[in-house]
Amino acid sequence: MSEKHVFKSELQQILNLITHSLYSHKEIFLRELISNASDAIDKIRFNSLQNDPLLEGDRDWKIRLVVDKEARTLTVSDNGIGMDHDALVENLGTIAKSGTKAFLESLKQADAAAKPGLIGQFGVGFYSAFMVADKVTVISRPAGAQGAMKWESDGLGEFTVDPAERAGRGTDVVLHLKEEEKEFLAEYRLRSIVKQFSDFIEHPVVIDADKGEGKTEEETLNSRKALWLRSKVDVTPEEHEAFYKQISDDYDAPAKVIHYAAEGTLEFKALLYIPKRKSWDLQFAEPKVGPRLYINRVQIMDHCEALLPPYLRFVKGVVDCSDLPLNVSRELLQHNPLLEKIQKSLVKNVFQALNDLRASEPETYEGVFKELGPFLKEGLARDFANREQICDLLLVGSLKTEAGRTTTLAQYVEAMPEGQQDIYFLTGEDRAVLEHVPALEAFRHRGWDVLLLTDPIDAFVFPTLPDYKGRAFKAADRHQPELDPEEKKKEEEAAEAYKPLLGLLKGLIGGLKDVRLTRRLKESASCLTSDEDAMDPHMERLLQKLGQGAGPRERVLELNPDHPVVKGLLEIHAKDMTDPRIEAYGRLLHDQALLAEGSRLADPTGFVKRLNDLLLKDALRS
Ligand SMILES: Nc1ncnc2c1ncn2[C@@H]1O[C@H](COP(=O)(O)OP(=O)(O)OP(=O)(O)O)[C@@H](O)[C@H]1O
Repeated sequence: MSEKHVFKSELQQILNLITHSLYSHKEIFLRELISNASDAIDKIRFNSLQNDPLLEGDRDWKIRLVVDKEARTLTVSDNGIGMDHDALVENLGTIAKSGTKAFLESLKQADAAAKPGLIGQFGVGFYSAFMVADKVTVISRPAGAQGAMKWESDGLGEFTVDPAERAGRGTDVVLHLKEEEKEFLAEYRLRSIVKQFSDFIEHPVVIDADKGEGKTEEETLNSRKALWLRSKVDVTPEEHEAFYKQISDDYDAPAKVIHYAAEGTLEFKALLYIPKRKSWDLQFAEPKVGPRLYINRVQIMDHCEALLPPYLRFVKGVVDCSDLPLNVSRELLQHNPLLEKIQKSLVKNVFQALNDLRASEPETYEGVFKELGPFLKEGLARDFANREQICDLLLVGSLKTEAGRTTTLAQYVEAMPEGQQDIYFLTGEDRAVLEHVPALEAFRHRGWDVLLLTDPIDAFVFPTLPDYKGRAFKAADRHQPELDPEEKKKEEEAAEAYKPLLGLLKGLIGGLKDVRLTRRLKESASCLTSDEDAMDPHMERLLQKLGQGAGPRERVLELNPDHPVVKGLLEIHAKDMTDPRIEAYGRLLHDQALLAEGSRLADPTGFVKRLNDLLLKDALRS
């Protein structure tokens, strides 16, 4: 009796999506199956580098398409690594790949128009077979084993596993095509799909081609071109696009191609692509970092992490190095000085390519930066040696750019007026709120620009940046522009006059580190600041949201001595130190400052009451 299993629930949902939502591009099932077959061949070839007998003499790598018109089946066969009972059960039924859950969640939340795009991004792999088949049979025999196993399912919820027969190592995926999918039995159709989607697969994809009069002849359908080995000028943009799509599952062309051959002490070929947008695994799954590693055309690893730092995980491609020994172990590859050198070169070239793109196609670059900028910013925190280069690539909004427009740091520094030494920035959730933060008034007044940073990662990264082109980064809400001598004198005089009032307010309001006068305000009466070494208030709010924030921190309330309300308060205090309006107005000034920076009021009811008292007085007066 057959051994019965049920699909894992996430897989059932995926299968449901595949059969009910994926109507377009059904032909990609063949790309997925050929790609799995090719991976299986790479695996056995790699293992055999250290254990040759494993191959039992069969090293004629091949992916074979077999059509049976009468039975209405299409079979994709390989002589790859094969699967035993447990591998079949786990790989094809019980384990959904990492990120599936997160992907399904976001799919639920996406609006209807965005859904097909999202589903399209998700690599459905083996299960795409159920787009065209109402039953799939997999017969597999692992390398080194005698017997084979058969896996079978109609994709509806269950699958069975039974012992079976197979001559030699490898896997046959037999698709029992649906009546309406008969087109996938036609040789011309299979030829064109392989050409379109699997042309660069390294191993031959063969079919017994019909030569007329009942004769057939084995024919290889894919060109197997290794683009990275060819000279740069010989590869057309169309070939790049097709190859990139094949290795990335992206449906769009890449934003930029990086293709070069390093010569000299270290020889390698690199063909890398910068995508236009982030792939689904960057959003939902544990991303696969690093390009493929080949040694003289033999694929060693699908993703070689040692070749690129994690923050450049959006880069796809291939590196082929002839200087590495073929039988190198994966562990050794992790800390290999040769790979470290290659990484340095790749990183340099990625930066160069992004810079070129920024200069030659600014609009494309803006789109790419919107998608991939947060990854690059991670590099600011992790890759100190390349900070300056990463800073060169940043696009940031500022007080002087229109909403939605950006500037580069180089442009910002270039435009700094005389007297401005440092780069000022402010982080927050929303540009519209940031624009009105009172602490910016003095900057506006002087004509100094301030970077307005609204990407969540900005609050973590910018406060840690030391400088760019010798200009220090300073938070605009904690550092004010230097005062000129006249302003300084005025401030000292005012400080003397206001001292008793400020001391009283500190006691009355409570919870404040200090109450001071400020010159950073021009229009507003008050603002809240922190000491220069304190945490960025936006970062603090973010950490509190994540449940990692410390308790509320003591802030400094700053008052503008030129503002009529503050002057009025000084007069009230001079007449009667015990006037209750001192506390009420002081608290209003404090709450105003909180609202202006986008923070929450600790006592909204008290605020409303005090405001209403004022409104009432005004109403009674008129
Ligand atoms: N022809 C095959 N030979 C050996 N193992 C296979 C074969 N086809 C599939 N598998 C195994 O089944 C697993 C699941 O395959 P599936 O196509 O669903 O996902 P994947 O290939 O891992 O991911 P993706 O489709 O995103 O590349 C593979 O990782 C592999 O271990």
